[in-house]
Amino acid sequence: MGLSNGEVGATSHELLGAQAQIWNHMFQFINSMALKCAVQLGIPDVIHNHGQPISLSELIAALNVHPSRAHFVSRLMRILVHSDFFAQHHHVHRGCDDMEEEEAVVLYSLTPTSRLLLKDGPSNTTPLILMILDPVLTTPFHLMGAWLQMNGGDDPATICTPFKMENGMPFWDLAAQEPRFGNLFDEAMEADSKLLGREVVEECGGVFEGLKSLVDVGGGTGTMAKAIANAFPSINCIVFDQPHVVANLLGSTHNLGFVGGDMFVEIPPANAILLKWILHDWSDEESVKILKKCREAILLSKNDEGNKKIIIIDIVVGHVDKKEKMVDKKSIETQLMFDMLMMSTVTGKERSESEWKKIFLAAGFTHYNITHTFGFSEEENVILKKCREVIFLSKNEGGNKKIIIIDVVVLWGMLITRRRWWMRNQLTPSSGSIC
Ligand SMILES: C[S@@+](CC[C@H](N)C(=O)[O-])C[C@H]1O[C@@H](n2cnc3c(N)ncnc32)[C@H](O)[C@@H]1O
Ligand SMILES: O=c1cc(-c2ccc(O)cc2)oc2c(O)c(O)ccc12
Repeated sequence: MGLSNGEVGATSHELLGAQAQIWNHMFQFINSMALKCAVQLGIPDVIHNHGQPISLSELIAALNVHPSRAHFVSRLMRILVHSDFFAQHHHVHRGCDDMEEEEAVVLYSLTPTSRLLLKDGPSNTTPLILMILDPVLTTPFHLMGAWLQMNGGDDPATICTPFKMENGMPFWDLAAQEPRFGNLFDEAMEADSKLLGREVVEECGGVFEGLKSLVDVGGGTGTMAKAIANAFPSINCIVFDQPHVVANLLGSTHNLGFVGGDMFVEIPPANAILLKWILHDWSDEESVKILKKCREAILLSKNDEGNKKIIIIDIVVGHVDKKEKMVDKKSIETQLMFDMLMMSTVTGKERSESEWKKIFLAAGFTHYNITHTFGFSEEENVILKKCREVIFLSKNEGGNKKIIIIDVVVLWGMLITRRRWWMRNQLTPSSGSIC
């Protein structure tokens, strides 16, 4: 039906559809906050500890909810069930007496996604949720418009981010100076590394074979390096991070140590450098500087087998699955949200393959190979894992120098439960090279 209000071309059906999209978009933060609330109340743990599907009254009794607010819990649960964080069942309760009325009781249980929110679970992502949804990170997003209209200048040393506008200092300075935020960030990254450490060692273990030494640059409190050191006792692993991050940390095994320093100045020599969630924090110019320091570090190291490489765990934006010839929309959206997070908080960005290639070349490398893993695509509502590898080889150094980029996107739980099936049935590695 045409419109009488002068809008050209849009039917009222289209108009209402457009409005529905706007509503859905503008309310998205409510999904995030409902999730944060569930995590703060510890709802997943309460359901898990109950040992069987839990009724609303049992849930309310177990939560520290004020009795005057108890009736709101079912509304919180309703939206979380809708988002597949919890499953809802109806149990018909029959009294023993035929005369008693039947009563339908709502029961809640965990889903694969909420299993990732269990505090004592092997893959607890709660710290990530609490970090990403902390006001320190969410408030700068309100300044994005004003920030875009400001003169940014040309000097990278004085670069301002919405985060700096709000907090008066860059991200890494606040993490160093404010223990509450610093710990929140470290715990979030530890949670991420706990999950990824196991995955990388199990699924990409070949990458570490033949190495004698590895430095995890910007390795935080060492969770990832610990996983590698435990799985490969013959690799001497060093966690290299800012001095305040590694102060007082001790290696738990003979082959793990901690070194404080600045990756823009000097990186300890090793056969392999690991950069997990590092280069996306920095601009192209800064990333090239870091990669050059990494190159110096691997060139200085000794290894008779010539097995030297740089291993990057980061996002590759817009990966097109060659077999399915499609880009998964939800996956891309997550990558682009990560990119906005980098734009708001630090000087970095998420990069497409061609953007990665550019900085690899600028840093003096000539080959690469990417393994796309931990990404997801939606197919019959099942989240699947994809794998592809890109290795960067530096020909003119003679050795076998590789950069592996592992595409990492969220929804870890689904990936884990489905991974082996996918690996067995679908894995078709492909590689790119730029000699
Ligand atoms: C996003 S976190 C990644 C931590 C870890 N790689 C992980 O994935 O869990 C970035 C890390 O880089 C470290 N970092 C920042 N600037 C640094 C510098 N100039 N030299 C060494 N490390 C630095 C931070 O302290 C932080 O631990
Ligand atoms: O460098 C990062 C990385 C993250 C991050 C990594 C893995 C996840 O599963 C979630 C988040 O988050 C960051 C962040 O929130 C920030 O403000 C700066 C840097 C990073």
